[in-house]
Amino acid sequence: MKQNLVAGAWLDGLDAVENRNPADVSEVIGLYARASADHVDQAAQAARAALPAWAGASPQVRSDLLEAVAQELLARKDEIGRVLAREEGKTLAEAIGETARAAQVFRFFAGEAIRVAGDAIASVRPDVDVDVVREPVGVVGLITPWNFPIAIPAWKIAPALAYGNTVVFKPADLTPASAHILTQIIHNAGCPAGVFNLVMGQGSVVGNAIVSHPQVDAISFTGSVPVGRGLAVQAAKGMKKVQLEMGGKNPIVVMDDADLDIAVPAILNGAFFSTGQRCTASSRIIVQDGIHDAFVDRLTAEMLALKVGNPLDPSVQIGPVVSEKQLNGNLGYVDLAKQEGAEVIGGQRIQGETDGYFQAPALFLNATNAMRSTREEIFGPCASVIKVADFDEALASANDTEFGLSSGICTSSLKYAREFKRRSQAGMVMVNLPTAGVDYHVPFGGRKGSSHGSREQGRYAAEFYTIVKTAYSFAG
Ligand SMILES: NC(=O)C1=CN([C@@H]2O[C@H](COP(=O)(O)OP(=O)(O)OC[C@H]3O[C@@H](n4cnc5c(N)ncnc54)[C@H](OP(=O)(O)O)[C@@H]3O)[C@@H](O)[C@H]2O)C=CC1
Ligand SMILES: O=C(O)CCC(=O)C(=O)O
Repeated sequence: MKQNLVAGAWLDGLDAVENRNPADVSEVIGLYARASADHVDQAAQAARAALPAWAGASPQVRSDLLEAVAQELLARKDEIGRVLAREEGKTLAEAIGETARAAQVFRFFAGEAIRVAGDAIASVRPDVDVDVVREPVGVVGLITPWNFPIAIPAWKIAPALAYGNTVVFKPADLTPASAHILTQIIHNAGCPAGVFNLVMGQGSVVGNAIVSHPQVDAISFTGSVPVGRGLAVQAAKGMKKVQLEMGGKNPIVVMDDADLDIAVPAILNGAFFSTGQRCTASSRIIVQDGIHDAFVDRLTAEMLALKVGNPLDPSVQIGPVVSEKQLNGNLGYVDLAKQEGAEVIGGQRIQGETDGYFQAPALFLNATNAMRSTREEIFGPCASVIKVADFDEALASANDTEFGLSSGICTSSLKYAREFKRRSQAGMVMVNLPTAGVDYHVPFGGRKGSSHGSREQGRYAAEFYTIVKTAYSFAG
């Protein structure tokens, strides 16, 4: 049984969860201890006790730890990628790529640890100095989803440790294996006891205990909108700093002047790769009427040619959906789209050679933003196609959503591209690129209902993981 890491010791849990392969549910990947609220308490107390030494350590010590983690992740990316693909279902190439990207995140923050900078501001009193310094927030609770089980933890753990915070980390209950390997790597790299704690288990128990724990100063969460909203309300009662990254229903516009050799592969990737299980997925495809039929014909043909199956098979492009619950949700949306009047292509369950949660990718044609299947995040391989007359209608349709994570436009016109970048109500805007597929060193986050609090990734992460202190000094 794989255990939790609390105060530098490996501990059994309250009970255990059997982690299974969504491509073949008869295959058990491992048995993972589920922590209790008491374990969370021990972890939070240990993180509090370890904070002064870690926050006061030389930035070089923190940098060296992160660099060692990066090197180990890179050296083992094929092995870790295989575990990730088996527990989450994305293809082996995607899983190895995700692991390599996580390594780059650790490497980037190894640099940031020694670059953290404040400010010296002239005082209005000539005999006084004013220094603005960045200090760690304290004990941070990190709660992550299953869809990027190495990369999203890396986005949070690396800056948290770089800036001198101590950590209580809860990964998704569906994907403990990747999180456990990452924890072993951090531990074996010499992370001091209590600085980094892993508490696996269910959100309702472990997540809830972290959010309500008085020793936890800040929470960074990635996951669904309802859980994020509830968590923010609960965290506010303890006056905790909160960062939420939640869902998306990301529009990508295809203008009449788009190059289909660019637009079709970009949208195929954005909508269906990672089985559409990305908050940045291109799930609303908004197409100008002059190019609509040619685009849809080509996208449909290429979508139907995508190979769905075992993610360890190198010829497979779409792995299984992560769980039965998620699959049933997706199939429900396929039925709903039909009831709402969309023409549905694909989307059926596929019985593979193994007992897995395979689903054919789906397009909902003749969709409108009034349809629930086009407004709500599905988080599966399903995308709506909306026909529009011109740029203004495309932009209005793109912005007609409660979400605002990522958006895109495919066009050869600099004027449309520029106008779209300026007027899109999303946190990230892509031109001639999928709405998904982000760099590891630039800000990630959304607007409206997609995000709350400051950005993740890149040097902007310092806004969340540090707190500013203004120091006045008078030498007499
Ligand atoms: N904007 C972004 O950056 C991203 C957003 N997402 C969003 O995440 C969702 C899919 O991930 P999923 O894991 O199902 O999302 P959930 O919101 O269900 O879970 C996210 C994490 O929160 C935990 N959790 C659940 N309930 C509570 C609670 N009451 N208190 C504290 N923690 C809790 C979960 O634990 P448990 O595993 O036990 O349920 C999990 O670790 C999608 O809606 C997607 O849009 C995903 C990736 C990126
Ligand atoms: O690309 C990534 O690493 C993660 C992006 C993400 O969180 C998502 O699309 O769900």
